[in-house]
Amino acid sequence: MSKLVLLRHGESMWNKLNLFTGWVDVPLSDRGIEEALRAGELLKDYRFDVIFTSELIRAIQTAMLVMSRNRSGVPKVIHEDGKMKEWGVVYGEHGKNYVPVYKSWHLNERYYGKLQGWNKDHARKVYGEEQVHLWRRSYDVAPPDGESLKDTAERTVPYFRERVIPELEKGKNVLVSAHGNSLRSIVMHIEGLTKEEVLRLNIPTGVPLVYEYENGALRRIGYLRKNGFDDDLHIGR
Ligand SMILES: O=C(O)[C@@H](CO)OP(=O)(O)O
Repeated sequence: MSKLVLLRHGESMWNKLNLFTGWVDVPLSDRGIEEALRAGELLKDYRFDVIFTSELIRAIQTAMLVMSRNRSGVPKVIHEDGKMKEWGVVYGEHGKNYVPVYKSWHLNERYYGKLQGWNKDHARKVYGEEQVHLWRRSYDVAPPDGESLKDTAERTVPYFRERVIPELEKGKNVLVSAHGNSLRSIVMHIEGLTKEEVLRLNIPTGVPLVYEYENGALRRIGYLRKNGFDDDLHIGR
């Protein structure tokens, strides 16, 4: 049986400022760093064999901070093209003790288009509460020049199926460090959520969501918190 851990990055500097972020590459805030380290503490006895992150620094930082508390091995970013692929190879004994980290834009946050950099309260004043809620949480309403959750799923779900699932099938434990909406699209797929349900799905920052994979199926264990597992997705099913 293998494990899948989905982790939304810790609070970013723009989460803190309440700005639409999307693909803007901002780092973690101090609180975000603490959240990632806390997640690392909770996961310190997990063995991770493979890590997937987006190309955005907040998700990469989160994965690295988790691994700073973990003894699975040294995380090593795998470059899939160019000189780094050729020259970055680990030879000999050390090769046994690394955990490959694959970065891909497929796991990036939903692209927020013209809203990127806007304050969320300001957007509510200009466009109204309801419209902004639809842009943020609905399945198929895209923000101006941005991606709807459906558009996001069109790149996250195939990547999840083609890159993540095969590792679980091989019996490997996998950490996926990504974003609020890119993870919502993946959880929607895993759990078979309806459009109405995904509207109410919010994934908290820095709280590992754990699944077990067996006989081709993923089973939710739940959010891993200090006092144990919380197996509720909190969408009122
Ligand atoms: O700004 C963003 O990119 C996302 C994630 O923080 O925000 P929202 O929760 O509004 O989808």
